[in-house]
Formats: sequence, structure tokens, C-alpha cells
Amino acid sequence: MEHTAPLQVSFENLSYSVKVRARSKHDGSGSGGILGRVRAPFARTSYEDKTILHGLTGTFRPGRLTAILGPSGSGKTTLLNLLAGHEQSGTVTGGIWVNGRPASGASLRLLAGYVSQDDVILPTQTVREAIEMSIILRPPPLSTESQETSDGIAALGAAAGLRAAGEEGLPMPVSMEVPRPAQDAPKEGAAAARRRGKDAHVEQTGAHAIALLGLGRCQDTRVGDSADKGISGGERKRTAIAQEWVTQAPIMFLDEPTSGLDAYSALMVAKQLKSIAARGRTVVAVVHQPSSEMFELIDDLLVLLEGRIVYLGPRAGLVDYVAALGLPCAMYSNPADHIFNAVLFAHGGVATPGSRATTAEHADQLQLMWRQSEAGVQLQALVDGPELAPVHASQFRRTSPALAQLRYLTWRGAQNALRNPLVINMRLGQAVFFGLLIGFIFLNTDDRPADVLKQNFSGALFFVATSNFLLAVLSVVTAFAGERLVFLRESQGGYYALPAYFLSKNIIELPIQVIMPIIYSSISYWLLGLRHDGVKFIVYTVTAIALNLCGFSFGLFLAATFEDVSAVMTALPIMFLPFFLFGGLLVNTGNSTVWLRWIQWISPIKYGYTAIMKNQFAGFYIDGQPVGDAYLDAVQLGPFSVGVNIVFVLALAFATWVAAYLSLMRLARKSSGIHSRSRTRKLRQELEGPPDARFVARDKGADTAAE
Ligand SMILES: Nc1ncnc2c1ncn2[C@@H]1O[C@H](COP(=O)(O)OP(=O)(O)OP(=O)(O)O)[C@@H](O)[C@H]1O
Repeated sequence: MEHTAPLQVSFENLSYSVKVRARSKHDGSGSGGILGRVRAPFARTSYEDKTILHGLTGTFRPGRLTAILGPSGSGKTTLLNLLAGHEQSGTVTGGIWVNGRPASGASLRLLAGYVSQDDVILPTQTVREAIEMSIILRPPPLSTESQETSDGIAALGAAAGLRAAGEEGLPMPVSMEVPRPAQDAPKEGAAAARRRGKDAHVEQTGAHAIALLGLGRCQDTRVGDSADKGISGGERKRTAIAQEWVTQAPIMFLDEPTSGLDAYSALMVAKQLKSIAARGRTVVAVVHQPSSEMFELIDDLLVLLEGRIVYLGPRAGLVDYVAALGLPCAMYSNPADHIFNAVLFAHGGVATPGSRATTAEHADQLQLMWRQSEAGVQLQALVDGPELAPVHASQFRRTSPALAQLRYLTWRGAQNALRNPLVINMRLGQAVFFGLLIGFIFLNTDDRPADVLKQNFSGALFFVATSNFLLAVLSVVTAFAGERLVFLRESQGGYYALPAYFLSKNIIELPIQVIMPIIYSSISYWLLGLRHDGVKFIVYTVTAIALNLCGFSFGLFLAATFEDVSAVMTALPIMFLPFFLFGGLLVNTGNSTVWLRWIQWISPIKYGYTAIMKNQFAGFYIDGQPVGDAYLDAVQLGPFSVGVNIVFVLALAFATWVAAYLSLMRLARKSSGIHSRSRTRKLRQELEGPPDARFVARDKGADTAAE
């Protein structure tokens, strides 16, 4: 990469611990018996520290593919997440540096691409669209765009000593030349030409990534999910890798990119990672049970046992290291399997499985042996003498401008809605069904005696108010539940900022929340036989729209606040039943228990119901008698006019809308560790600034010694 230095990530004495529930004496099958187990839930919860990573020292070098190996539960994912800035909950001690500059998970997040174990991609996107989205929303550094575009896959493969992608039976990208807009279309304006050039760049970089990751055959297939099968698990993983690759991040962390793949696909992915590393990037991947062919592709290995490093260094040196411990690898056995079987479990006579104390002692012993070995000493020298070039500004992750994010997300949201029409169809079906249902249940109410008419209209209007509100809440909760993981992953990955996402969701939802109540109202109003007055019909419809908007905001707030749909469904009745109770029909709010009356003032149902009741009954005559106003006085719906009640519904909608935004912000910050601009600036300055005093002092010392 022009003007940029490769990045070396080093860490020393890195420990990580979390708080876990302390084992109480009532736990397990102890002496407490049944009584102990009954009392346990009422016992006070206490917490203790659980150390997952124990004083790790090591370095990940640029231009090399490093694999993290280790038994299940040894801390591989935790280490990767910690370095990638995705582990937030515990306590970290020790130092992390990038090229000798003090760093942290948060600052590495500005530099590194991250592929998690189970990346969630929007199911309605095709593979190509998902990759192009990454290029559009997270454009690669400007200095590398042309370079990467003009280099072919062959160059990548050659650099890694691999065959070119085309030789693997993969499609080669078409021309790598970026068209010159001015020559192609002399008459078009400069802005249009720039746009065309940019589109061509996105298309070509996308094609490049598709070819590199062997996704040619499925590039136009939708990603899908468990309900609507799309691409295979392996193709999904490679799509996620391609999404990170196109950002040109100088560091890439991948958690089990080859798990769940067949041997050939796993080997393909490993080769592709190797070729990516060969471009000078730092690639670190957690790998489970690599085949011997895959093992050969790995440059450096980090072997973890019980949260301790028992080896970190060149792959080629591991077999010798193990042999030096007295455990030579047999000629035809897979070295990766040998490490597991011989070193991690047999050497030192690790006791029975589950004997944690013995295993931890054994791991400590192995960590110490490794540190004292020649490989360990060499590694310490690398940690102590890191690359000292500062991080270049172009190496930080870029995001597209806010307006471009909004435009793209709105387009994607509309496409998602059209490709997954079930949600809109369901909403349409509900509007028509409930409009007809209520219309036919209360059909010809206007011909009934006055008392029946008052009761029926009150009931029907209450149902109209509650159903408009609730249907909107439920539709948003279910729609967002499916998208929540996608939002979390994309905001973690820095695809977009929250305002763009939030606004785009509103832009997509707004027409639905307006059109559906219009349909509902148009059917129900006339079937119910409400007052034959165009203005009153409009007021009725506007109230229904306001209630839908309010329901939308409440739904969004709930979906953003609670972790999953079942939690929302538990919270829903607790929040809404009081609104219904104080909605104006079930209890005469003017005569209800004094200290609970305030609930009516935060109930959107109450305001909406009051608006359509007053719209119907104010100045209403039955059998020539002006009974409407007297009826309104009797049911005590409050002093406010129809218009004011509608404004209150809209005000509640706005307040909840703001609360939903804040809740989403909390969610995004919690999951992605997003920091304020000033903190981000500070993190960048540290990485762009002078090296840590520790390395500078060492350097000076070395210079003096040389003189
Ligand atoms: N937040 C946490 N709270 C409690 N325990 C945790 C937490 N995070 C990780 N652990 C524990 O730390 C250990 C290491 O977990 P980690 O997921 O890093 O292992 P791993 O080596 O990646 O395992 P696998 O190969 O099975 O994915 C496990 O015993 C796990 O239960």
C-alpha cells in the first residue's frame, strides 16, 4: 500500500477476566439436598472473577497468515475479540501496541476488519449486493483504490505462491481498467461522470472480491436465512470475508472462517486468506482442526491452552519445538492433530478431563517452557522491537458521507420490503380484515335505539383506536426482531452511523404507517355508519394515522430496548394493558382511583379514542334528540378538543420516537464500543504519533551500543 507501513500488532502480559456468579454452597449436588436447592434461588448473588486469558505476550506480523489453535474453551475467540475491540464486558490488563504505538481494542477497531463466527447478512441481499454495500458504505482508502483495482487476482495469487483464481476454476474479473468517463461520455456533466466512475469502481472491486473468494456461481443468489434458504454456510462465510477484504483494512481478524466448510472449501478460504496476507496485511484467524494441506499454508501459529500461550511463532518451527519436548511428529501424521493429541493432552501427564487445577498448572508449565525456549526468546525480541512507522491516516477505516449512507440504506430498505413482501402483505391483510370485521360486526348500528347505538359506537371506536395502535406496534417489533442482528453487526462493522439507519427506517416505514390506516379507515368508517361527513371521515383517518405512528415509535422503542422478541412480548402487556384500561372506555377515568389517574395522560389510546369519540358524538343527534354532548359529558373523556387530542397522540409518538433513537444508540454503543468523536480522534492521534517511550528508549539504547 502506497505511503503506508504494514502493521504489527503486539501485546504483552495481556490478561482478561470477567465477573461470573460465584458458586453458592447450595449449587450442585452438595449436602443441601432438596432444601438447599429450593433455598438457592433466594440466596444473595455474589460474583467472582474468572480469568480467561493469563498474561499473554506475543505479536502478529504483517504479511503473514497467523492461525490461533487450541482446544475448545481455551480462549481463542476471547483473544480475537479482545484485540478486535469486540469484547467489552470484562477487565483487561497488560499492553497492546500497533507498530509500537499504544493501542487498545477500541483503537484496533479503527484499523481492523472482523469476521465473526456467525456473521448475519441481510437475507434479501444477493452476494454481490452485500459485497458492493461494503464498498459503498466503507470505501477503501483512496491511495489504494486504483492500485488494488489495477492489480489482478493473478498478482495476489502469485504473491502468495498460489495459482491464480482463474486456475481454480473461478471466474476472472472482466477488465480491471476503470473507464474514463470523460472519454466515454463527452457530453455528460462532471458530477455524473464522477458518479459513473465511482459505480464502475464499486462494480469492479466487487467483481474482484467475488472472483478472489470464489463466489462467482452464487453472486446473484440471495443470502437467505433458515426460513428462506439461500447460499450455503460456506458461501456466507466467504461473503463475509469478501465484505471485509474490500475495505482494504490493514489488519483482519477472522473467527473460525473455515469451520463448517468441506475440506476443499476450507482449503480455498485458507488460500485466499494467505493471498490477502501476502499483500502485506496482518491476517489472524482462529482455526479448528486444520487439514495438513491447510496447515502448510499457515505462516505463524499461536497455540492456546487454558488461556495461556504454549507456542507462538513460525508454523515450521512448531514441529521441531514439539520434538524438542520429546514428542516427535510421526512422518505421516497431521502436525496439527499431533499438537493437540501429543502436546496439549499427553505431555506432562494432564490428568483426567475436567481436572481444571491440573490442566491449569500444566498450561502454566507449558507457557513457561515456551517462553524460555529459543522460539519464545525470538518472539520476545519481536515484541520488544516492533515496526516503528506510524499508522498512516489512509489506513483508518473510512465511512461514506451521511447523505450517501441515508440514500443507500433507504434504497436497500425499499428493496428489502419489496423482496420480502410478507410483512407488507400481512399489514395490508390486517387493515382489510379488521376494517371488514368491525364494519360487519357493528353493521347498521346507526339504525339501532339510542342506548344500543351509543354502546356500539363506543365499543367500535375503542376497538379502532386500540387495533390501529397495536397492529403498528406488533408489525415493527416483528420486523425489527429479524433485522436486529443485522443492525448490530453492521453498526459494529462501521458500515453506517445510527442517524442514517434510523432515518432510513422511518422513510421506509412512514408510507406503510400512513397507507394502512387509510385503508382500514376507508372500509370501517362507512360500514360502521358513522356520521356522513367528509371532514369527520378525514379527522377519523388522521387520528388512525397518528395512532399508527405512535404504535410504530413504541414498537421501535421496545424492539431496541429488549434483547429478543420473547422479552418484548413479556413487556408488552405490562406496558400496554394499563393504557387500554385507561383508554376511556373500560373505566370512567374521571372517577377512577385518584393516584392512578395519571396513567390516562400517557395513554395514546385515551387521546386517540377521545378524538374519534368527540368527532362522532359532539353535536350528534339521535332520533332528533341532541344526546351526543350529554353522552360525552357522562363518559368524562377530558376537556381537550379533537385537534388537541390528536396533537397529544403525535407528541407521544415523537417522545417515544426520540426514546427509541436513544435506546438504539445505547444498543449500538454497547455492542460496538462506538466512542465520541473526541475519543476517536485521541485514539487516532496516539496511533499516528510517536512510538511508546518504552520502544524509543530501547531503540536509543541499541543505537548507543552500536556506536
Ligand atoms: N463473558 C464471559 N463470561 C463468562 N465466561 C466467559 C465469557 N467469555 C468467555 N468465557 C469463558 O471463557 C472460556 C474461553 O471462551 P472462548 O469462547 O474464548 O473459547 P474458544 O477457545 O474460542 O472456544 P471454542 O473453540 O469452543 O469456540 C470459556 O470457558 C468460556 O465459557
